[in-house]
Amino acid sequence: MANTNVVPKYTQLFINNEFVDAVSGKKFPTVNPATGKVIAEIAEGDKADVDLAVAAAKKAFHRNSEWRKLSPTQRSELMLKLCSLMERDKLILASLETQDNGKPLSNSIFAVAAAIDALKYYAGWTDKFTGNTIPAEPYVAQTRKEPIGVVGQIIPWNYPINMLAWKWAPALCVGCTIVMKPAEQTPLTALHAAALAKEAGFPAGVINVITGYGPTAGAAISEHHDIQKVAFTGSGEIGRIIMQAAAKSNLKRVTLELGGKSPLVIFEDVDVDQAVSIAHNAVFPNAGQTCCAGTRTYVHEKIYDEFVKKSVALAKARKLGNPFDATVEQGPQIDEEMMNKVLGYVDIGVKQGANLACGGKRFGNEGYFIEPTIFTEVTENMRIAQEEIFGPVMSVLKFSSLEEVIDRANDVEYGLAAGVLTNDINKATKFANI
Ligand SMILES: NC(=O)C1=CN([C@@H]2O[C@H](COP(=O)(O)OP(=O)(O)OC[C@H]3O[C@@H](n4cnc5c(N)ncnc54)[C@H](OP(=O)(O)O)[C@@H]3O)[C@@H](O)[C@H]2O)C=CC1
Ligand SMILES: CCCCCC/C=C/C(=O)O
Repeated sequence: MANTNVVPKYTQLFINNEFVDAVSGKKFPTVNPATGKVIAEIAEGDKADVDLAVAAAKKAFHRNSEWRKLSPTQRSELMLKLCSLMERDKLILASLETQDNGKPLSNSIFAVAAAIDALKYYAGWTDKFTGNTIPAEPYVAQTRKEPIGVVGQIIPWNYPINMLAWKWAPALCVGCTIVMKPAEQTPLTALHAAALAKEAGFPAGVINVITGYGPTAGAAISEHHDIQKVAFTGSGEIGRIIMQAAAKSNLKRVTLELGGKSPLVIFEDVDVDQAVSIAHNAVFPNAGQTCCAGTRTYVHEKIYDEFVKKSVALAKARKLGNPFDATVEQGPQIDEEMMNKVLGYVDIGVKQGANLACGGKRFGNEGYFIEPTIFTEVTENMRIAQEEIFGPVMSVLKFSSLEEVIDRANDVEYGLAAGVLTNDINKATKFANI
């Protein structure tokens, strides 16, 4: 079992394979959301540090650099070596993740394993990128895929080590170099992973990690003229800012993975107990802080009452508390601000006429926990049915026909994910295709 008291070894910026203080000398606290206590003081990078990191990453990408001269197989070997070191340190990484993010330790152990799997997957792709030969008579045209250069990566706090792996792995696979900014709330696993990358043998400058705040360090990345691409996961609001910054600077490429308000539609032919369990697990894991959570639970009128009764019982039985306790299923929200934002949505739901079937309150008085919450009698005109709450809140809506629920499920600004539960393959296919 992981040592619950792992003390973070790395708290500085990681630039050019060295841990260094921020140019400004500033630091910021990273807080354990289960206790509200400071875990460590972390270097607060800003534009000056991003400039240094980008210069290192640019140098590492130079055509004559050690990194560029590696064959695809050698890049793969480095990635696999990093995987072995993450495997060696998996309990350290998991402990740091749980301290920083608050998710139960078993979830963090699973998350580290999933991050390693993602890196391994991309390690297998390094030598499989081919171009095309295009008949363009009397000529023959050829395309060739090349690494784009220095990539900026800005990630959120909900799955820190996974977000890191999902962004590092494809970039390293094709031979790019990286300047990453982790979320201010969860810098610890990124810094530990950076140390492992150095130990694995990645050349200096290939991976750089700038801890700090979005409007300073994050903005410096998205505005930078020597960054060729920025990959971002987080809110739609910041996604828009990043796209604008990319357009105003050097028209760098942008990929955005943003929020959601995903429907889970449950038809009357299902096993209700199974549906209750699936719907519960579509919302409550990670304290509801998942972009693709199925938070709009559409239930057919014939099973609605039974579904609600059983869902409320399951939600009430969910165990909250110290995420290092192996019996705990749900940790805290990421910080006080998010806790208050979620509680604010509970108030809005009540004021707009939804029925608060269970939960809705802060749990305990230490840390930032919220009771698993279920609203019933929800309708699409309510804000809790339209806006991403990012907390342990399920909204249950009643429906009576396939045609009706397709329109209602699509009646939202977001379009990230959707789920359907039925034993009728025709219904499932029709729903999925529209
Ligand atoms: N799709 C997803 O997986 C996620 C969605 N969200 C949604 O976003 C909401 C708010 O969460 P929040 O943490 O504030 O998410 P943000 O979108 O603000 O943060 C995500 C990342 O972007 C950085 N950032 C913030 N401002 C800028 C900027 N101006 N330029 C560049 N980077 C910036 C953040 O830095 P910093 O750490 O300093 O804030 C963080 O690293 C949540 O309630 C949820 O609805 C949140 C997290 C993940
Ligand atoms: C440990 C793997 C968890 C996968 C969760 C996917 C969610 C992504 C997101 O919220 O952006």
